[in-house]
Amino acid sequence: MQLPAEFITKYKKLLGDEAPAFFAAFDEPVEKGFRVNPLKATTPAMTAKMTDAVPYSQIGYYGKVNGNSLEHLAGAVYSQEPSAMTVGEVARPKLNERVLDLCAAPGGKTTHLLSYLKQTGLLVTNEINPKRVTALGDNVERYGALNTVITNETPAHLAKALPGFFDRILVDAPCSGEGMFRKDPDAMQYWSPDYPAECAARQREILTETVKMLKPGGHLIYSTCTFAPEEDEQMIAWLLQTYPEFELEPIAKTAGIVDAKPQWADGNPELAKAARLFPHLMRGEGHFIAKLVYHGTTAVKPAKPVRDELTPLQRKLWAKFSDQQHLALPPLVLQAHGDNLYGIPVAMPVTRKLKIFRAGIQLGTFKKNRFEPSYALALASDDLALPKLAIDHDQWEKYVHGETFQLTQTGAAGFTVLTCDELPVGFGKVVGRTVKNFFPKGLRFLATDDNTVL
Ligand SMILES: C[S@@+](CC[C@H](N)C(=O)[O-])C[C@H]1O[C@@H](n2cnc3c(N)ncnc32)[C@H](O)[C@@H]1O
Repeated sequence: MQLPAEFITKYKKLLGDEAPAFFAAFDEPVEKGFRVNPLKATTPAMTAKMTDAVPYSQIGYYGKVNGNSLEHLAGAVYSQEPSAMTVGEVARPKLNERVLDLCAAPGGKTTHLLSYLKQTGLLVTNEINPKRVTALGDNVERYGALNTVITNETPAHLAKALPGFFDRILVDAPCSGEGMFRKDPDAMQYWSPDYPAECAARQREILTETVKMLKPGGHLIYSTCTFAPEEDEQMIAWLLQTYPEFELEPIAKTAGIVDAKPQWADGNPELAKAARLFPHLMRGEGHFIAKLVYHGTTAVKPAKPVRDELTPLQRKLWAKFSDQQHLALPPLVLQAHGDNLYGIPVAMPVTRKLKIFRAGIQLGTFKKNRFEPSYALALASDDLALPKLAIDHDQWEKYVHGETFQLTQTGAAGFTVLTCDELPVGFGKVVGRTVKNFFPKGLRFLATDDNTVL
């Protein structure tokens, strides 16, 4: 691979004897990986692929998965470059925490956090770019999250609305992306010797707002996919100098993950607690990760909780549907936005000032005199008591193509979650022996045995 000349000069100087191995790694094949979602069933096809475990992740494997497969569409697997998996492992939230993923699209780290929050607490997942937030929404939906709010905000607006609110904040910062060069050589065209410093200026702005949102005792996890010291060690050195209330926590170093390099910043030996992932030392593309605890003491007045907002008719239609389906959801605040019913995590405070992309799980839509459940509710139904009907792979292929299909005998009438290999795949409506199709029109595709192999 033809790396930029100034890039070569810079890393020869920084890495010394190690530089040739570092440069040689750019000509090696890209490492692919995937995570399994422990909140979903494991299909036989997944088991067959889960042979080469990523040593520092409890749920990560080397290998490639297909975006058209049942497992991917049902949120049972997520394709992720192996070094990026360290971030979710280091950030690993505790149950019931309030977590913010500030730079979140397309959702690699968000889905990782969801696997560990296990539907408890609150995840606010934010993407500033309106074009990228849709992909984040799709991935959160596939993961069946009941505890997530998706925002499309600037860090400054979020900090104004939610000061001192979060137990844990992940800043997976926009960066110069040097760790992406091997996977995506086009990324090199944005690179110039000044680019890391430009990115660092933006990262300092993002971190300045982030600090305002942390609870005393809260954790900040900062990561990049670049090797540039300006955005890595020097960013954490700046943070520690500017906010002495932060303390670095050590990150376990296994499988070729190494200490960050204090000498690439201000020499503060504490910086070695952060981690570097280099492609010549481990099986991955490259990353930098730091974990810090915040000893600030700013007291923040509790935010106002959100309240149910339903008309009497909407309340009646929802109650009728829930009764018919014997549906017992975890506590959610119910609000109708237009005809759509949302279940908002109870820990989310009033958010009128924020640009919300999705206020919580979209539970369904009020039609004239009835309630129609959503695709998102089906995908969140793994542990919910809802009528379910197992279908086989041939029927699933018909389903994702938008076709109705026939049962061999009459099924229980009404809405039912269709499952394939124990994974919920969407709603169907059983009428006699026919299953009417409620797979979202925008997601339909021509599935074959070949193009859906995991
Ligand atoms: C490294 S990517 C995030 C990848 C994501 N965490 C994942 O694992 O899939 C960084 C993101 O930060 C967003 N971003 C760019 N400028 C930003 C800013 N000023 N504040 C917050 N986010 C920003 C980008 O749009 C991009 O989606």
